[in-house]
Amino acid sequence: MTAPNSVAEPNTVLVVNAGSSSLKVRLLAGEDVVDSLDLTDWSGAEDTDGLERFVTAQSTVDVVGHRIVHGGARFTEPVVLDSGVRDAIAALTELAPLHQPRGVAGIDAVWKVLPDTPAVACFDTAFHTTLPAAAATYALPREWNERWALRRHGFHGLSHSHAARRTAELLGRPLRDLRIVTCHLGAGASLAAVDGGRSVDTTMGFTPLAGLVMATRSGSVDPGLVLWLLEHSGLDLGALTHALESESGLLGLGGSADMREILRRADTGDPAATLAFDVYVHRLVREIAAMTASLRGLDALTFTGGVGEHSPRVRAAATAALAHLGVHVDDSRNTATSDADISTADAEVRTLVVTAREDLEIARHTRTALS
Ligand SMILES: Nc1ncnc2c1ncn2[C@@H]1O[C@H](COP(=O)(O)OP(=O)(O)O)[C@@H](O)[C@H]1O
Ligand SMILES: CC(=O)OP(=O)(O)O
Ligand SMILES: [Mg+2]
Repeated sequence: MTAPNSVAEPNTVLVVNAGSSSLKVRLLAGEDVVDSLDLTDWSGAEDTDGLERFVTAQSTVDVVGHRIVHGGARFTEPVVLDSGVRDAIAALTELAPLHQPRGVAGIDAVWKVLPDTPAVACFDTAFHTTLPAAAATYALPREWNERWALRRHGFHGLSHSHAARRTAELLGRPLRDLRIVTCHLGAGASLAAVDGGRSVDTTMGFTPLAGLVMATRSGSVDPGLVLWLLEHSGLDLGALTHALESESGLLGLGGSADMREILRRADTGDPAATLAFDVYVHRLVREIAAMTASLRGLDALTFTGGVGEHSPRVRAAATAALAHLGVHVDDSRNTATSDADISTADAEVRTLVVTAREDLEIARHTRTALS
């Protein structure tokens, strides 16, 4: 694996987005999706036949763009892949155990089929390198922060940055004038406070385990609770990690990782599912308000990701609790499932739905990195 020279006007981009619960592959010609592959419950390296077949079937791939969740302290912008970069990405596995191995599996599988096609890694963390020190710094011993490069990295940056740009387009206002809270609610979930196009705060941290309640992740818990469990629960580090990453969140509280199933069960009066929904929304509301504090105000609130795009009930429940900030959603507009302004006509703060298009963001960065 060696880094290639630049490619003249790379038009056809193969985008590989390996998330914690899914694999989304898009072949883009310009901004048009000409072919796609979606796998839910994709397990990564043991399961690359489908991806390899899809890539083999494409007659034209000029360049490849991969979503990589963790860039660590080293990768703060898109980087052309070679074997050294690939290994450095793999070395960050401990910091994102649900994601990093899948990202590397995607790189390896595509490289096997297209060994001579240039590829670029685009990082979820890159968008958040603009966090001010006050937002990025943990109140830990200073020497630790320095020695281990501990800081809040934040994730879902490719989605937050697309959602913010698209919000400005839909509102017909310059991005530089807007304070936007973008809510990426998928299997993983995070918020970003985007001020004039720059991320100034976010709910995830050193790892994608922090912040909101997620499909299977706990989100933030008291660090003292984790220490207490380590001492008293009888669980070893591996078991505790697995519980917090894969057995908590909506699944742990309500018995399903899928918000649709949580809502179905809640509607039949299932108290566990009802509590799971209530905790999810409580944390979402609280963190949206926290992001508006970091922005010193709010112009637009944007929902994206599987839950954000497709659950009017989550949006209605969250926004109903934010009326004091000027957020007001129109019930009939709230049925939207793709790019739309769903606010009431006179709402001070605009509320929007934006389809998550990490693929467009990755394609843009990939073309730029290679031209
Ligand atoms: N109609 C819907 N109502 C509520 N949740 C939905 C709906 N459709 C999809 N979802 C949720 O979206 C989640 C997947 O989001 P998505 O952003 O596609 O995932 P990923 O994080 O893997 O990219 C699933 O957990 C599912 O519960
Ligand atoms: C960073 C992260 O949580 O990603 P996903 O939502 O794809 O799991
Ligand atoms: Mg996702």
